[in-house]
Amino acid sequence: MATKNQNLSAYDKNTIPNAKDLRFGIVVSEWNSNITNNLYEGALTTLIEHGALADNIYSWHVPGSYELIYGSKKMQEHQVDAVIAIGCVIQGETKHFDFVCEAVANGIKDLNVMHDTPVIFCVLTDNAMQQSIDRSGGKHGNKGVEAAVAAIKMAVLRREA
Ligand SMILES: Nc1c(NC[C@H](O)[C@H](O)[C@H](O)CO)[nH]c(=O)[nH]c1=O
Ligand SMILES: CC(=O)[C@@H](O)COP(=O)(O)O
Repeated sequence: MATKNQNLSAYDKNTIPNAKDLRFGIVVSEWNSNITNNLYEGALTTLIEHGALADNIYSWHVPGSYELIYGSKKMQEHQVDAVIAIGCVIQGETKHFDFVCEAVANGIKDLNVMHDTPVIFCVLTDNAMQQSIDRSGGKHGNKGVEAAVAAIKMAVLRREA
């Protein structure tokens, strides 16, 4: 089901484990910061809503989505239970969009494979700014909320697996 037909912020709050004992890292791209700041606020608010302590949430900023790979790798070294990588890549005039999106998706996938700390892919890859607005607190919800829920679930799975 495409995002167009669902809300990224809609979930059953009663199904989410308490996050009070969990530590999270959030790495945020500065490109399209009007969007990534909203994604970050959505993720941060959701983690705290489900019991995470502010002192247990570590946030870093990186220049662009491509740097989310390195930033997330370094965050994995900081004894966190899950990392959320936040970015917004928007199609420009050239093929650079394709290369950045593929590199970031594959790089974060590789981090999940090579290391034992889950990295959540909270990177919008949109055709235009309006699509990003719609998915960062607009009509389709906030992907940062979705990412925080995934981070809590994966952190718990990591501890229990
Ligand atoms: N065009 C976008 C970029 N481009 C920058 C790259 O992510 C990277 O920082 C640069 O190539 C230097 O390594 N980044 C985004 O996050 N969003 C874009 O739309
Ligand atoms: C994803 C990008 O790097 C892109 O927004 C840059 O724009 P352009 O392709 O016009 O250089």
